[in-house]
Amino acid sequence: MDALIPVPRTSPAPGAVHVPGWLTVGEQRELVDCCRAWATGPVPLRHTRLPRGGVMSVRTVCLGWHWQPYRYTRTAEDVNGSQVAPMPGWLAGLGRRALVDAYEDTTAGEGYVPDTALINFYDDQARMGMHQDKDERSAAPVVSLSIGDSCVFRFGNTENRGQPYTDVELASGDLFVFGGSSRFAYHGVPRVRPGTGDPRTGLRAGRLNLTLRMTGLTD
Ligand SMILES: O=C(O)CCC(=O)C(=O)O
Ligand SMILES: [Fe+2]
Repeated sequence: MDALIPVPRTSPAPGAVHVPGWLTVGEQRELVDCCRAWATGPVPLRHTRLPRGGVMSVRTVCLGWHWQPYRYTRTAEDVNGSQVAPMPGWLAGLGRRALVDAYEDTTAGEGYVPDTALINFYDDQARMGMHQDKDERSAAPVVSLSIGDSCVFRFGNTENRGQPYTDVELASGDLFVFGGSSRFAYHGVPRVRPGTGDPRTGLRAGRLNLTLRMTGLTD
């Protein structure tokens, strides 16, 4: 929802930047349409299975590379064996624009070629525990885009899952970037706020989050 009073940008830690309202409603709607198509396959949206037998409460579909705990592959052996859909060039370009805007530096996107996107769908009950994004062999920043219901995004430190951390409210259209000395910080989503999304995005319920990353992997 467009804030009556704009939410200011913040930096909870060096290299980590929250830019509220970065995506227009039109851009969010286009991303929602794309995510709907990606969710159907070739590898469908699924609850990721964890090594000890549990499943994640979020549902995920990947582009470029398929992520499963705790590695990237081109084919989704844990789902249906298919090769994941390619990472579109325009989405990588959006990632470069995100870095320029988040770091307020026209050169910040140079050399940034995200080759994977993890698209997470959260229903009212879904959560994500504190973790590091560390299966990439690149220290390039992670670009995170949120659409739909707001959530509490907990952004912590690089040492452990606990304090110190900062709770950031991520709303529809918000950008969050973590790079530099925050690239391997623990983070998670302790709660989603049902009914807070903007129906104009085309997402009637739940929350979508896209993270763009450079894997540093080659075939
Ligand atoms: O949903 C979010 O905002 C964070 C997602 C995340 O941390 C991940 O996919 O690794
Ligand atoms: Fe993450």
